[in-house]
Amino acid sequence: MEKSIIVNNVAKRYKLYQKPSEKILDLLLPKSYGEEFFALRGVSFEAEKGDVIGFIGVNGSGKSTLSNILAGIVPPTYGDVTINGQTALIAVQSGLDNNLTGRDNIELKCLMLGFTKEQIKELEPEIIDFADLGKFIDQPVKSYSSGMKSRLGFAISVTIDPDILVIDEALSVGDKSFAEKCLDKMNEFKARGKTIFFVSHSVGQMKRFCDKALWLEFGKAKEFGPIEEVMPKYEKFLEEYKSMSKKEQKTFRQKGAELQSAYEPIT
Ligand SMILES: Nc1ncnc2c1ncn2[C@@H]1O[C@H](COP(=O)(O)OP(=O)(O)OP(=O)(O)O)[C@@H](O)[C@H]1O
Repeated sequence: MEKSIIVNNVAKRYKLYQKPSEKILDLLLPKSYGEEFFALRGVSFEAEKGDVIGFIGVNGSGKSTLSNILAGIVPPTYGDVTINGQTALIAVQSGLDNNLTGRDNIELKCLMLGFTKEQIKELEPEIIDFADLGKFIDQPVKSYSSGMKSRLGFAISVTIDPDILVIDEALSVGDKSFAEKCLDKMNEFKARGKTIFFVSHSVGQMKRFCDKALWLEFGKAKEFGPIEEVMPKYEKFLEEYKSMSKKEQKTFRQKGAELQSAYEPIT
């Protein structure tokens, strides 16, 4: 099978500062300020062309960090990502320019992706039709609700027809009818053998849509495999986690955070 993405030993380090001035001092005196924190710790997996992979894990486990790395929005600190094809990210914070209108954002995003003015002229009506924002398409994006931003981001990303689609929580902010329209489009992509990465807190959506799952825990890949094997284990964990007392949950999270601070990447 043709590989679509190969993720090899990827780690993402952030620095946590007590006050903004520490960030500047850290630039002048590297390693003196800030606490290291690994949002991803040595993650490796491969996606084949046509795979639909769900990223699962509780809040803060690293799903968005990994989505952003796959979409080329943030670089990994360690490790390599090999991508065969063009990737598009659809996220709630979808990288739209708040000061530009919806229409100008379409043009800007398409230009950044290398489309010519003529190609954009052809794509624009399709994007506007899919986003269905009425006269708001000529209003600045800062006047949009999060659902409207998600509509525009989704419309742009699916219309440019990427090989790899990364969808991070984008369906959670739209209304039900738009989410259905998006799911139809995602199913069409799936039928055409595109590779899709999908982040959602809806276990039902995950089970219906994905073939495989990558379960992240404190930035580490805990399980990767067919959705029907990984999901029952994750649901069992969620049940156990919910039945813990608040104190036990806090201890569990603290242990995870300690592992994320103490991680030593293999270079
Ligand atoms: N720019 C940043 N600076 C510092 N820490 C960050 C940054 N971005 C993310 N993190 C931390 O990295 C960890 C992983 O965050 P991420 O957003 O990837 O998790 P997630 O699994 O997508 O969470 P959620 O389900 O809440 O969306 C979190 O502890 C988060 O606080």
